[in-house]
Amino acid sequence: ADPTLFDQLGGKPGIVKIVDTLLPKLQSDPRIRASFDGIDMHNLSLRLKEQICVVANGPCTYRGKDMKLIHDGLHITDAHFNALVEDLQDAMDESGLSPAVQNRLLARLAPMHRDVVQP
Ligand code: HEM
Repeated sequence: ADPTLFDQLGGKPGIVKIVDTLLPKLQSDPRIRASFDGIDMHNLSLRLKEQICVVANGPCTYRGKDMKLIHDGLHITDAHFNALVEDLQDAMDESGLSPAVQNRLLARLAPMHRDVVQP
């Protein structure tokens, strides 16, 4: 059998847990928390869950805005991007996901770097 990444992440409940663990980390991480001041975190939570589900080939639809447009003007640097990835790894560790599964998700998010970190 060849499990989809969606299954390996634990399906929708697994993705919900990852994102619910991640968002408080982003809001308390001194490297990036300022970016999330005044942001609608409930919306961000829903959109991030949809997006991770979609990139993991799960049965979801992303209903958020275009990634380039939403991150435009936020002045996100490589250091910010890497901080978010570290927080995501910590969240996935707390869900007990293996490094192989974690890397599979990170590899699918990596191409978004060009839309998030803009010149
Ligand atoms: C692979 C990395 C990332 C992914 C997959 C991602 C994904 C998303 C998604 C799905 C949204 C919601 C779009 C919507 O509301 O329609 C969003 C919004 C946002 N992201 Fe990211 N993001 C990433 C990296 C970052 C980084 C590194 C930062 C800053 C440190 C950041 C800051 C924000 C902020 C502040 C918003 C809210 C913007 C607003 O509501 O006006 N993101 N992101």
